[in-house]
Amino acid sequence: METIPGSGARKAALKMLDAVLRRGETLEQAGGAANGLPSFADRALARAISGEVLRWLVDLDALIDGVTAKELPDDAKPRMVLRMMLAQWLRLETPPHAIVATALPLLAGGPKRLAHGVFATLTRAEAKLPDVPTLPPEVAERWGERAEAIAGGLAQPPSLDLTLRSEDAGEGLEGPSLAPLHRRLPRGTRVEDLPGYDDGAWWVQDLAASLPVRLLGAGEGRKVLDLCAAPGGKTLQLAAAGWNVTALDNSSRRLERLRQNLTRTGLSADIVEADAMGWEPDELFDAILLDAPCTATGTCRRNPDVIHRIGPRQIEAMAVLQTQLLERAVNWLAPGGRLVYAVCSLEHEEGEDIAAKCELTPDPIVAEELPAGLRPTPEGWLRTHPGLLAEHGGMDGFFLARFKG
Ligand SMILES: C[S@@+](CC[C@H](N)C(=O)[O-])C[C@H]1O[C@@H](n2cnc3c(N)ncnc32)[C@H](O)[C@@H]1O
Repeated sequence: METIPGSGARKAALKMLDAVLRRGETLEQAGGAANGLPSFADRALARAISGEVLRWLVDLDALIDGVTAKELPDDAKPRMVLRMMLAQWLRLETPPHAIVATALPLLAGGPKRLAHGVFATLTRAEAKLPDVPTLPPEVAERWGERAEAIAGGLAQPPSLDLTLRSEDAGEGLEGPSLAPLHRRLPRGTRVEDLPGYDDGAWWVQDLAASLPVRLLGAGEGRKVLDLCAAPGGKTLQLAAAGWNVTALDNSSRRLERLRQNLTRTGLSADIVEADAMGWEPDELFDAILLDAPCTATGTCRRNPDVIHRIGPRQIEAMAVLQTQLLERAVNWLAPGGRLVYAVCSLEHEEGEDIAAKCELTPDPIVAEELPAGLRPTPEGWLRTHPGLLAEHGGMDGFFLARFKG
């Protein structure tokens, strides 16, 4: 039985961090540790603590190392508990006495005094975090000249972006619109409380994630293949834009969520559960969206685990899969049709390098098609990242390229 209020959330956060940093699980997978918590508030707290530790890991470690005589091993439990204590104090504004009461029991039978001493030293010294999280050196190197701007966008979890089924569907939603059928609401908004939730008038989708479908235009009843479709944010957009959608994915669990999304919004699509590497269509498509599986490093604001989990091995494996999927998809496009290749990755190996190898004719993206403030690259591609549209709260990282058949 839980004796100290909130200690269940801290236990779950510790398990989640362990799963991400030691076993390489995604934060979403690791979030299962919080599912058993009885209250919404506890589940949200466990996610907030683990998310803030991962977002500020390098800076939290620098604070810890600055006051310990002997460096704690990277995977030592006291280091993990101290990271959590500091994230709660410096990011979640939890009072130090409450942090001590809930964190030290996590070290039962272990070096409680050490953790207490380090935390007390840092609170007495009024330790601070920098304005912007420091990226691990290998990640900063990979992201090159964009790294500083991306880190700036990473400092806060993102706002809540909604895509509307139609402009009328936005009635009662207070927030700026950065593109047609888009609303931006403050971070932490509970979607269940918003008007239109029960009628499926909108769905949650980052502004950047809504761009691939915008580049295919109005469907007017034509046939589109949404290859790699689940859980279906882009399927919904395509159906709402008048496309006759075939939504294919190889994950039955994710397709179940796609089905639920269609039911909630009253939109429709033909669902195909198949491996795109073996499947063949009966006829060609007027448009194809390949929203390929990727390392998802572009979602680092909401999934800061990617900063620590993803490296050259995962990037290379994804690039092989993406190349194979695109090589198949190009055969299924009708003459004169359009294909959009998209990944929510910040890595050029998964974006620019794949587009450069595609055998189809490029169909360059032009600035007029994009939300104000975004520009295509000289090649006619679009590269977004969390440092863009910073004055409006940023956006996820995506790479988009369009081709014609
Ligand atoms: C980036 S996610 C798609 C997100 C989706 N388009 C959306 O907007 O909600 C990539 C998807 O590719 C699927 N996938 C991965 N490999 C696949 C394959 N060989 N055949 C079909 N689907 C695959 C995964 O199950 C995953 O749902």
